Amino acid sequence: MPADGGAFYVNDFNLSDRAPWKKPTQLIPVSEASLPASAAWNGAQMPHITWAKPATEWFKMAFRRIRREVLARRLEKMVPVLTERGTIVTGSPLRLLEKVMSAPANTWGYAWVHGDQGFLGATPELLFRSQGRQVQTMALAGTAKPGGQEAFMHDVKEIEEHEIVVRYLVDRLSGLGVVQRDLRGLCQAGTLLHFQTNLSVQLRDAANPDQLVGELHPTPAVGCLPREEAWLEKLREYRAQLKVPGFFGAPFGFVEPGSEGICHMVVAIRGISWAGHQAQLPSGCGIVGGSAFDHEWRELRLKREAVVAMLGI
Ligand SMILES: C=C(O[C@H]1C=CC=C(C(=O)O)[C@@H]1O)C(=O)O
Repeated sequence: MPADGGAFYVNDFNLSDRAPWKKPTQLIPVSEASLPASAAWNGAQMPHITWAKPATEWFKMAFRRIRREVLARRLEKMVPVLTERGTIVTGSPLRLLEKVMSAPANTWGYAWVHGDQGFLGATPELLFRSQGRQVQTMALAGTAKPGGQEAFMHDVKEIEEHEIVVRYLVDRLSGLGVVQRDLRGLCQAGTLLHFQTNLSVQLRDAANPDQLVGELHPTPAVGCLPREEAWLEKLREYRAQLKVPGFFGAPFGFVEPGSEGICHMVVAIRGISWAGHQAQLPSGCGIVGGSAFDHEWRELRLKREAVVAMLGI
């Protein structure tokens, strides 16, 4: 990480880029109002994308296999990802930066554009925010049906799915310092409602953002528990088989300019990616013992619909 900050952390889910810090030669802060002038759209219009209905077969197979491992108590949780594919018929995805700049409350906008490829979105999930030895993070997992808030608050399966992530974070962070866990709360992000638990830790020894990424990513909100190499390998296999875009679930961050080292690292979900005219819209769902296929299939759709509504695509 550059010592004087002012750099972005961009990587894929498998952290395959060994040089993930990208320091622009020029860093220009933009606001919603100044974006059109800085972005030089060159007359580009909002994109029109036609989406193809995703096929169930491969996902269903992954779902069944994961559930079998969970019921056999070899695995506690895993998050497979389904990707809807589309064609950008007219317009440019660059224009969606406007939507990212006006992302809903309780989300962080993120975007990375390189030539005719890129990804962008607005995520409700923070991997960590760090300054010196002070680190804040959150468990974000468990999703309510629209209008189902009352039932959600007492939904044993959703609570279990969430608490698995909390337990994981407390475990990992306890090795680094004294952890404070807040009470389980709610997070309304756009059209979706989740459980959210904030956690913070005062590090015993200094750790830079790269070390914190290595320590925390992937959390079981997008990965698996136990987070052992054999299960991570299985997860990577499912992701490859299901052709999940690399950005999905990956850490994406920014370290502020200056020597303070204030770093914001989010988990890149609720977004799209594109290469040329091909667009991808992924969503994931946590599989635990109580998961049923139809319920999860619907949750995956709700998550993608939230992205479609937010980006107006
Ligand atoms: C993996 C996603 O969401 C994560 C974040 C919040 C709730 C989640 C859930 O209830 O499964 C997921 O862990 C996604 O939006 O694709």
